[in-house]
Amino acid sequence: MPLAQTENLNVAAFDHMPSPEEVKARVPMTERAAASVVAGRKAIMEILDRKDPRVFVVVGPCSIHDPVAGLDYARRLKKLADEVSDTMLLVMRVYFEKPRTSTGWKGFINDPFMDDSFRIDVGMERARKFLLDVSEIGLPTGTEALDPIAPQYYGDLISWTAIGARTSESQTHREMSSGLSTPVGFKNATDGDLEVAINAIISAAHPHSFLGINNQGQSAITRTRGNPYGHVVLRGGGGRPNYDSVSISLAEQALAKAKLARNIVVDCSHANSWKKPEYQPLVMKDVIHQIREGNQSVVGLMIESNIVAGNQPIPADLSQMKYGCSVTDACVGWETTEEMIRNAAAVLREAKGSQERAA
Ligand SMILES: O=C[C@H](O)[C@H](O)COP(=O)(O)O
Ligand SMILES: C=C(OP(=O)(O)O)C(=O)O
Repeated sequence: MPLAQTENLNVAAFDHMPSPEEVKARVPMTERAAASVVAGRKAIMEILDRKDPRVFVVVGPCSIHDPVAGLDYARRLKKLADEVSDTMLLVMRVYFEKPRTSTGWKGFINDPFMDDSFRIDVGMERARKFLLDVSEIGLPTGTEALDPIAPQYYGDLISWTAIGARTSESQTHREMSSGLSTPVGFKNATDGDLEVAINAIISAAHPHSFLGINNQGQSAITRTRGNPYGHVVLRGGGGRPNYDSVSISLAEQALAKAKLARNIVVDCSHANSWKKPEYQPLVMKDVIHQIREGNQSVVGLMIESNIVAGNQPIPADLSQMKYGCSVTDACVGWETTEEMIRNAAAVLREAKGSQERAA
């Protein structure tokens, strides 16, 4: 009697995927890009260590779906980054992996042609090329690490990592974060619970051993050192925002109770703006004023921004797609982005000036 088949009953196919080493050979790191990644990571770490008084802002599209528009955005952002570099470090939000509430397009790596062909091999190589191009422009990049294998393919080009609201409680993501080379922001859960992010920081700060892959794409017992640069990202949830001064004070107390550094990033989007992009400027303005009034714990902000405001459904005929407009969450447009950042920089400059005068 042949043995009954008991494995892979719901797996339709295993298709070939090049190893991280092979993808990196096709899109090799350059000196200029490496310098930009290293400088970005160093600046963020110094902000978290309070050696750099600036605020970092992770700003960019909810997701990258069109590399041409994405690079157009990056060039605009670089000019703005240089203009406000005395008070802010701008990090481009380069999100390729989208965690969905139920179903939907899961991002450029998963389905780069947006036609359900799921050419992860192509998506990975193009995502890496995009990150390289942005790094060569001289901008640090921030991304959400969702697939625990993916950082082996492009982690060398990232300066800041987010663990999303849906995965902050996941052991797999905490283990992965313990080995990442960047500071990692853990979001509060979608129901607003901050405890999961605090537990995630504690877990990721410790060394872990877990199943992963190496550069050659082989299964490997991955042994990590632990990541000392975990921090929380407040994104609202459970039907209420958490960027107000009371929520921030509660987060500070929770961090102090857990004996963690009081490092807080505020996401101006998601549940903090009821997913309405027009509220993002109000959230940012409020938080920047909290900093001006003396808040010491907010070290960063996040903005979902694109060239064109709003969002669009993915059309069956992709030639009908609006240029520079999100296909996931609605974003603020470029003009609003400039305004938000310039206004914030002006307030921070003024605050810096009065502190210097008082000193
Ligand atoms: O920022 C992205 C979205 O909020 C997240 O991926 C969830 O999206 P969804 O609820 O549309 O699936
Ligand atoms: C999915 C995202 O955010 P959150 O995890 O806060 O929902 C995101 O920033 O794209």
